[in-house]
Amino acid sequence: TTQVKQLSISLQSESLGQGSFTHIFRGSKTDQRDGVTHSTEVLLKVLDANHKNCWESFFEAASLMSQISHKHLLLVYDIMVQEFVKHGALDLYLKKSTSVSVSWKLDVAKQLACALNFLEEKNIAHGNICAKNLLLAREGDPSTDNSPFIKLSDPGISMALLDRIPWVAPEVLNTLEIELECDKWSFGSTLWEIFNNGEAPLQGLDPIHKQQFYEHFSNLPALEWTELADLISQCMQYQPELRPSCRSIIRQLNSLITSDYEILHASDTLPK
Ligand SMILES: N#Cc1ccc(Nc2nc(N)cc(-n3cnc(CCO)c3)n2)cc1
Repeated sequence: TTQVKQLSISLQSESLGQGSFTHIFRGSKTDQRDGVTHSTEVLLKVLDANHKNCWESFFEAASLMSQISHKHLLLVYDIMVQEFVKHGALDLYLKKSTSVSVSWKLDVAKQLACALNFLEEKNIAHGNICAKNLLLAREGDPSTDNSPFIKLSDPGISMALLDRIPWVAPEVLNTLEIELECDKWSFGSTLWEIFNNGEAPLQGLDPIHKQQFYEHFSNLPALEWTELADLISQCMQYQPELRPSCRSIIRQLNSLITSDYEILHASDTLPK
């Protein structure tokens, strides 16, 4: 599990540095290492909102300085600051939660499909779709019919490819290229996770057996709900071009939501 460490940033904004396009904040980085707390004074440079166009040179400067080290060269930390999402990663949330409804899971699946549809329209492949990278901003409350709200996290530094079986699409092991269709495969794998309460697919297999899973064109164990199992197997087809478009995925999810509604409320709709 990802231990969320404390990093305090105090907001003493100085004036804009002379000629630079950043806001300067003073902060301290606290690290717990073997029980000892280390605190380091840090300075945060935040790119000014009106100068987003200079972000390349902003990152270039930072990355250049972080690649080399010398006693007379300033130490620059590799850090990514992102919005803190209230309920954390979805896989852990599902493992901890006992009563998550089917409609809750379908709602989350549809939100992920919408995010993928947006990326597809921008021709951007994410490359690391999995429940661990879905962050839960709002839990949703069944009693007040309040729905959950998820945010797809950054692709992050990808783990070794074999460890990402079965989320990483099979063709990626050969091409090492991430295409749009790869995200469809990963979507299928993530759907499987969501409807198996956060249990990682093939979790017991070692990397060799995971590789054989692809070599034998194997499929994940089918879920009881046939229509949902069909959608997962459509997404997890070994031929990338046969995987459904995001629009088709959303359409199929909508009909699952409707059918789920009918099943759930069948008693209400029986003829009196
Ligand atoms: N207990 C607890 C708790 C933990 C974390 C958060 N919030 C949050 N916000 C983010 N922006 C990213 C993440 N995050 C979590 N795991 C990863 C690595 C896998 O992606 C990223 N967590 C909220 C509650």
